Amino acid sequence: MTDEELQTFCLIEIEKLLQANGKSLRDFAGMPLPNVNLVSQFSNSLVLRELEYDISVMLEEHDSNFSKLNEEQKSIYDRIIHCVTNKEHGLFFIYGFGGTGKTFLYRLLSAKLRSQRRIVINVASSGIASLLLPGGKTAHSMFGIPIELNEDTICRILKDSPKADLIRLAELIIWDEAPMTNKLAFEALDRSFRDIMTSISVSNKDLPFGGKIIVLGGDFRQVLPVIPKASRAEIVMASINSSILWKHFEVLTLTKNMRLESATNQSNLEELKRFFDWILQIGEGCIGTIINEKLLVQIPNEFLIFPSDNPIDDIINAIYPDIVRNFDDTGFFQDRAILAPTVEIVEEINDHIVQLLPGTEKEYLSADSICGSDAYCDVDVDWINTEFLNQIKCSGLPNHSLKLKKGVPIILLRNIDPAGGLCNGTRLIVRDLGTNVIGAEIVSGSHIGDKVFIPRMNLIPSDAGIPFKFQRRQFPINLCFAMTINKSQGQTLSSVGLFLRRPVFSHGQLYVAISRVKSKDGLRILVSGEENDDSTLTHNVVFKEIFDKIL
Ligand SMILES: Nc1ncnc2c1ncn2[C@@H]1O[C@H](COP(=O)(O)OP(=O)(O)OP(=O)(O)O)[C@@H](O)[C@H]1O
Repeated sequence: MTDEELQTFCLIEIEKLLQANGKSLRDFAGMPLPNVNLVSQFSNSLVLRELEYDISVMLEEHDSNFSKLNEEQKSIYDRIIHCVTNKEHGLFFIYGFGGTGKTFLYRLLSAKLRSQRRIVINVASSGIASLLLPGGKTAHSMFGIPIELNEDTICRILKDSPKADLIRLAELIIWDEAPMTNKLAFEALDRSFRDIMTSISVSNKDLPFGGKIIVLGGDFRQVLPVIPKASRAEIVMASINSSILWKHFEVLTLTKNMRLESATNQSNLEELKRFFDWILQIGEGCIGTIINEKLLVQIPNEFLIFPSDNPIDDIINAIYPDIVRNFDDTGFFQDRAILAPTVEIVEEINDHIVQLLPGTEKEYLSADSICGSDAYCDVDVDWINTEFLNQIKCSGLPNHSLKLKKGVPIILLRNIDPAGGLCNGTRLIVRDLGTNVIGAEIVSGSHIGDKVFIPRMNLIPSDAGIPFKFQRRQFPINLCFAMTINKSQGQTLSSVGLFLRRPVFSHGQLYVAISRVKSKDGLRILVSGEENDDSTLTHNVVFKEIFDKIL
């Protein structure tokens, strides 16, 4: 804190004590009064939290990593710091594949600015990615971005609210995994920021994002915005680089694989490099053969599991060897998972594994009901009874019946307490099966080892493919021996089994699935020919046109 800030902070505290006793600083001649320009800042807990960073810790973090920056990172760092220091308006997009050091750079920029008592807001499109950023939150929760978006949407932030004050004071906003988010969310943010920033100057309404300095980052090879039943063109059009705002962004590219550089074992460096090159080629769709307008790629033998009569058992044995004996080992489920393209296959694998395991199964049933009365006025309501609601299954929503055993791995489906490491995508191990709460231990992200309790919640699916809204009161969790590829985005695992009984169906899914592992020994792939008889070939889906509009 500067001396002036410190003085204001103390005077506010004294004023609070005096007021509690019916007095005020004004009653004492000669007493200084708090600087009015700083008062709102010190009574805003959101701002106070952002100013709480320990300057010496920030400086130490910055100084110990600054010298490690490679040339590309350094030039991006200089560009952004220059912009913030000189209060120049700037919108940037840091484009780099996984491992190029985007997070490393965000952390360094944040440490630098926070060491100077400047406010940096760190957000990410997914809860998992937000946990990797210091003080990170999901963009939707931070900026009140509505789930349902259109061309006129604005964010739920009042112009005279503490959050609006925080946004006005923030000198840099960093948003990771931006390509996953629909462009309409950025456009809503743009409209809201222009409005919020007019409190400082009316002319800000004419500047993109009201003149804020914003850094977006991500990888267009990964999964793009998910829009149910959308065509390829609609998905490409929903990406941030199809937005009218894109022309204002300066694209800063990272190309050097720093994960590879920091690998300690030099002996297998060449092998690791070949593996990362292969992953990139899959991501760009530049290997394989086009047959019947579909891109077929040959999976190298070293990753393949050749299916027997029971492919589900084959993949379980490969990823969870000796699962019954290893069941009690806490670390066993920590960073391994089977990935599949669809929810149905994922459920089949999860149910199968739970049956194999020892222990008493406990079933939790949900209470389902329709929300409001207006949403289904043009539907015959007689058939919308409880049994019907109980049967509804959709992605991001636990099923009506949740069957659990102590010791099984689960994944959280909602943000419960992001600051405490409990966000959508956090993995946990069930420790207690209570009646009203489930006790669990966090095994992924920044709070590994923490013991937590998960309550039932009212969950409203944003799109269940039905013409009315309903809510399900259930624990916001699913089993996660297996999970969908989309859900795995942002996770780093040591052992991944990709189960392709049906091939991937959307851009980036194959790339995301194979790039979850840190080394090639951790990757196994099983193709059990539903669409082709050859279990060494699978489809890859890459919307190459997405890459045309980046630079
Ligand atoms: N300049 C650097 N010096 C040393 N290590 C670095 C540097 N840049 C990045 N790293 C390390 O390389 C690894 C990958 O970096 P990082 O996680 O920042 O990449 P990323 O682009 O965010 O990847 P992803 O998109 O997969 O999250 C990390 O272990 C990070 O600490």
